[in-house]
Amino acid sequence: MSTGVGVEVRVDGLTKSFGGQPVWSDVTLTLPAGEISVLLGPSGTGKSVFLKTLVGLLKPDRGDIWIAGQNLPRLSERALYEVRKLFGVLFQDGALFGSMNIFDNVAFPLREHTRRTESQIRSVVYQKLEMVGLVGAEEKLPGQISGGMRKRAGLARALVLDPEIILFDEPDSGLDPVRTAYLNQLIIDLNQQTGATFLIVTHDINTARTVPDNIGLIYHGHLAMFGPREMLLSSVEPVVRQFLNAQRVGPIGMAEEKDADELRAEAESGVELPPLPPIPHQLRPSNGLRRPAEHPPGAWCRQNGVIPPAGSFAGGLVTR
Ligand SMILES: Nc1ncnc2c1ncn2[C@@H]1O[C@H](COP(=O)(O)OP(=O)(O)OP(=O)(O)O)[C@@H](O)[C@H]1O
Repeated sequence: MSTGVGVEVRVDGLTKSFGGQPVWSDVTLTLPAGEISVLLGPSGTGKSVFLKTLVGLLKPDRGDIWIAGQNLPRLSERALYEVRKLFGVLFQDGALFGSMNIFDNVAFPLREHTRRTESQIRSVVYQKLEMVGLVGAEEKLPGQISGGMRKRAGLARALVLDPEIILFDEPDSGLDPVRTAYLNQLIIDLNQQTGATFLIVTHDINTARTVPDNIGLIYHGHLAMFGPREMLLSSVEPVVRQFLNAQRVGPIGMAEEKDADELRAEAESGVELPPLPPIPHQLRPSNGLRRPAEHPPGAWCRQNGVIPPAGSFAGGLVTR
């Protein structure tokens, strides 16, 4: 098990289009080493495309992705193959092989990419199944377990090569609120145990408010904002405020962004935005200890002279 601090991922001026249609342009952000970042955005804004571009499955039109001193879009196929081993990816549906049992699914990357013996493989697979709470389900086929268990099996497989960076594509899609709460706790615990750098694409506002160290929002083909969780949760920038508080009032419309007339009508109607809700505590590891990359509650606000919304960081520290 790695106890390092993960690696930094520095994205600079990244642009991606399909058939001349830009998905997003000029995305610049840094995923700090060992921290958890969440990427939000309305449907179809290209969050999955961003993950696939990071891991080298899609080539950007331009821009840089610096990881451990290497610029991914400039690498040869062979060098990229090596750098990809730094990544673990949890795809939306777990992407398990339906005809293989859970043990073989989790063992698959070890059999493909390493020369470990079957007994070594067995020990790593059980260690990862233990980490995600799936020991006992190893003989089952993916079709015989619940959606939440399939996600955890996909996560065990993503962990099996001890990645430095873990990408999660909507880990909470299709899960009920209780399963989502368990999965969020698992994500926090795994980040503490592995020290890897995490990027999570999600639509779940509660996850975005309580799990990450940093939040990014893609909107209208651009990265609207990326920064510490407290910066976005205290922001009054209209798109950020609307999205993070799931409101109808603001620049984002039903199908796309509202036009100038709609926004003017909204302003003239005098609709008052509710005050920003309190910033909740970040979820803590279930063992009660700190994560290596954890920031003290309220630190960003204090350092930046920002008064957090009333009632922020109230109550005890949370583990669920
Ligand atoms: N390989 C591809 N070729 C052409 N267009 C693509 C390809 N992959 C994605 N797109 C387009 O890129 C856009 C962004 O898709 P993407 O799935 O990344 O959005 P998303 O933000 O993840 O959406 P959601 O939140 O609904 O999952 C969509 O219009 C999609 O049709």
